[in-house]
Amino acid sequence: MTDPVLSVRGLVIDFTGRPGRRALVQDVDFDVSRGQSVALIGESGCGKTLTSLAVLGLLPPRMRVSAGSITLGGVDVLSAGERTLRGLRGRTIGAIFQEPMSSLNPTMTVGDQIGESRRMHLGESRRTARARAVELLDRVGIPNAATRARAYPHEMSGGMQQRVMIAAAIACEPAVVLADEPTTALDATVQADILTLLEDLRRDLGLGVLLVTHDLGVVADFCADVVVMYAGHVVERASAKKLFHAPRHPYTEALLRAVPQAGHARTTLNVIPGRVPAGGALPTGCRFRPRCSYAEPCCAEPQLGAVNDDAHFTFCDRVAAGELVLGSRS
Ligand SMILES: Nc1ncnc2c1ncn2[C@@H]1O[C@H](COP(=O)(O)OP(=O)(O)OP(=O)(O)O)[C@@H](O)[C@H]1O
Repeated sequence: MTDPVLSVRGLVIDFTGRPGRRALVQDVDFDVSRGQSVALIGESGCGKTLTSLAVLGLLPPRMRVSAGSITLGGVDVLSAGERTLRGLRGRTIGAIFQEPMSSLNPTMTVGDQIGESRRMHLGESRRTARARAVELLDRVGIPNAATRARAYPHEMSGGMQQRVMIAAAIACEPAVVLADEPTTALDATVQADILTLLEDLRRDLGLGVLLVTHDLGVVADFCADVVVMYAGHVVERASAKKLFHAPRHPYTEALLRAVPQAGHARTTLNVIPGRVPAGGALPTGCRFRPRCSYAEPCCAEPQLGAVNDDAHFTFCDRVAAGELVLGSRS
């Protein structure tokens, strides 16, 4: 694997407001290299979106990175000024969000929007940028690209709008794209098409892909590596192969049990009891403890977090110490 394009180390994101400062994301570590697809997964409220907004240098007001580092293409995102960040967004990292209509400009044709990005970042002429926009629309699978380049976003279906977003995200040939729930708003068949497109681009262009999702079913087919987040922490990080065959953290196991299996009756689906704690109300010790079917009194003690082997990190001290083997409780 080449050097990472995106590197996140010891990331802590604080929220300042009532009832005082609190860490919503803590000690998050992961890398994305060119050509590598990494999933950031967890239920709603686990801190995936805040982590990805921090990567883009776009944290909302009252949110602040208080510790750790983020580098994009070797540039320190946290100390970068707005001008540098604007350059990084587009040239080094492209972003794709859940709702294409909230990111696309409704008053510009899709061709002009994609072209504008190339004019701004690469200094291309209007004519060259427009021609390149048509090529990009064709590359992301939009039929009759030259004609569709003159359409406005609202004249397209949700799936086509998402393809336009992807064309815009890769317009300036970034090294990595961040896709935050890119298919959640789409029909199941369109979802698969969009994920297949991202996978093709990863392979053909050597793009790094950071896929933010709550859907483990999506991850199994499209990502080589997985980072599982729970209540602001990374609880497990491993290759998808290891994680799906032999999860080590009880939360990952519970997530896997909640994924519908083809051919199984709906009644076999396990729902994880309870909910993700809100930022201020964290339990002592392991944050997953109140919902964990393996929990013991010692889980209320501070957890150290441990790497079980080089490529498989699990934030469960009992698993790390060999005291807990998953599957022993239903
Ligand atoms: N603007 C905000 N103000 C206050 N708290 C926030 C804000 N944004 C997020 N949070 C809190 O930060 C925590 C992490 O939220 P985040 O949106 O990153 O989670 P997520 O895993 O991406 O969930 P989702 O999939 O629903 O976006 C949650 O407890 C959430 O309530």
